[in-house]
Amino acid sequence: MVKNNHQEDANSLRNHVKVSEITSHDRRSNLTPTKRTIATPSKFNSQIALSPSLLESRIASPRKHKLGISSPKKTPAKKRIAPSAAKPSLVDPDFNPLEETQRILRLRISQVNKPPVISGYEKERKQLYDLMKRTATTGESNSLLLIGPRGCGKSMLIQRVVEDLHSDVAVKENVQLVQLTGLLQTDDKLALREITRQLKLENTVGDRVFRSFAETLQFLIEALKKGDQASKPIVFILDEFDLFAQHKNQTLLYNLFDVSQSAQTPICVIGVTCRLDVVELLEKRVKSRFSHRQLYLFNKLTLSQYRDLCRSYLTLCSDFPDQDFADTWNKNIQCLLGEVSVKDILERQFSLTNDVRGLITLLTYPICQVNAAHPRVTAADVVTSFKLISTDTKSAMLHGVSTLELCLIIAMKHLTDIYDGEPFNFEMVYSEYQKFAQRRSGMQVYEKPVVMKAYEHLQTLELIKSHAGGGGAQVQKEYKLMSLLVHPSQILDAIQKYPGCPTEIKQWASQSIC
Ligand SMILES: Nc1ncnc2c1ncn2[C@@H]1O[C@H](COP(=O)(O)OP(=O)(O)OP(=O)(O)O)[C@@H](O)[C@H]1O
Repeated sequence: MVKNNHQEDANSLRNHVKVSEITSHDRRSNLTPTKRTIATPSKFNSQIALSPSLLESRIASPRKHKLGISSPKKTPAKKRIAPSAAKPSLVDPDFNPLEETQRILRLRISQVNKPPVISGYEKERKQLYDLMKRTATTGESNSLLLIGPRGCGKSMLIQRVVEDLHSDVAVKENVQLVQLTGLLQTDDKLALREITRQLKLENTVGDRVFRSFAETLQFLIEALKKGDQASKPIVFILDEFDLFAQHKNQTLLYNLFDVSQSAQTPICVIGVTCRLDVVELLEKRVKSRFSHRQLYLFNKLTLSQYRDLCRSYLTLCSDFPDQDFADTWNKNIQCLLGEVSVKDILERQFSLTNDVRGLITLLTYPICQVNAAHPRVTAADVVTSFKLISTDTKSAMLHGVSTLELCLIIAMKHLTDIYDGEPFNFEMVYSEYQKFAQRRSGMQVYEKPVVMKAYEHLQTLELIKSHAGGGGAQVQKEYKLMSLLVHPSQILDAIQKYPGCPTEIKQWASQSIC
């Protein structure tokens, strides 16, 4: 929800210059729409009518503008220019395109709900927009649940729709937005305090004492009445909606849905959750007041959409201040995404999960590597990043076990191969280990209790686990059925990297595995 400061500056400036009249509703003083007049461009400079973007670029780089408006103040050396705020011809000499690129890319991966482009969800976006707009413009009360798995883009979609609503001045002026999250507002008292804060009604409430939750909510809503006595619509967005259902008596939900059912105050309640059974969590009286409108989101990204998203995260926009730099950068990114290794990694990451969060995690390392000494993203960065995020913890754990434990793991694998995945017990593993150790004259053969200790350690490391139905506490530990939790490829991988692994063990492992 936090807007980019630069964009905000630019937007407020643009509004300042462009808009000669604005209408506003003063909600608390119950005023009818008023008119205000703001200076037109000609008041800034009578000779030249300035376009907003030109003016913005001047503000961003007052020392270098070419149209002769002098500024008494110097810009700080490190002042950055908002991407959309300047034209290439007016680039500040202090402007460092690489630093700006670094800033833009880092911002993209850190602003979770603001992807450069939204892939899909056009229909859902329109549906949500229409619903909220109807509340804002026609005063229609609504309630809806937005349901989808984690990371499918529910919050992103809501945020984009709210931005769309805010871009419509008539709607923006006419509606109040209240956003709550079940993770923070853990009870109804906290939720009410947050509602009061977001509606900026702390002073109106003052020291008043209310008898019930419903009375407080009604007072808050009444306080938002406009001059013409029509209530100002409120859109409530309840993130992690299922957690609100755990509040005592579900008072908040009951009251919100109750208001949304009554004809007097227009409110729109949107619950966001990843629980499919969320309606079942509602009490009967709450459920009966809910409209049962539900919108389901599923991540249906295809590989090509996934690649396009990756490109959009890495490329610079057409309004980047230094166009030559942006063109070169974008060409490099195009080449990078065409490289076989990068294509392969994107495919592998996609096959693991088509979640956009995974893509952002993959791009974080390469983006953070960009600096003056390393001025572009390389395929090697992407490869390293993939290695870092896909580190196999089980294999990593195998690198730390003792040679005896490694031998036992190989013996277990051998047994699993022989008995076609059937579970094994300690005696079987010990006998397999003994056969191997006795065959190799140079190998030290450990005593049975020592081997047992190593076996138990493997169980503690969760590399093996007792088999379900493999006997209870009455079965002797030597005969307890166990199964192996490591894949053959992980064993092979661990053996390749195991420091100073004896050749005999390597050979034994490859014999039993292949
Ligand atoms: N279709 C999409 N296009 C672009 N970006 C997407 C898309 N879907 C998800 N994302 C990105 O994935 C990330 C996770 O999305 P978001 O936080 O909205 O998920 P969520 O469904 O609200 O998850 P949670 O249930 O955990 O809150 C965000 O960075 C978002 O920008």
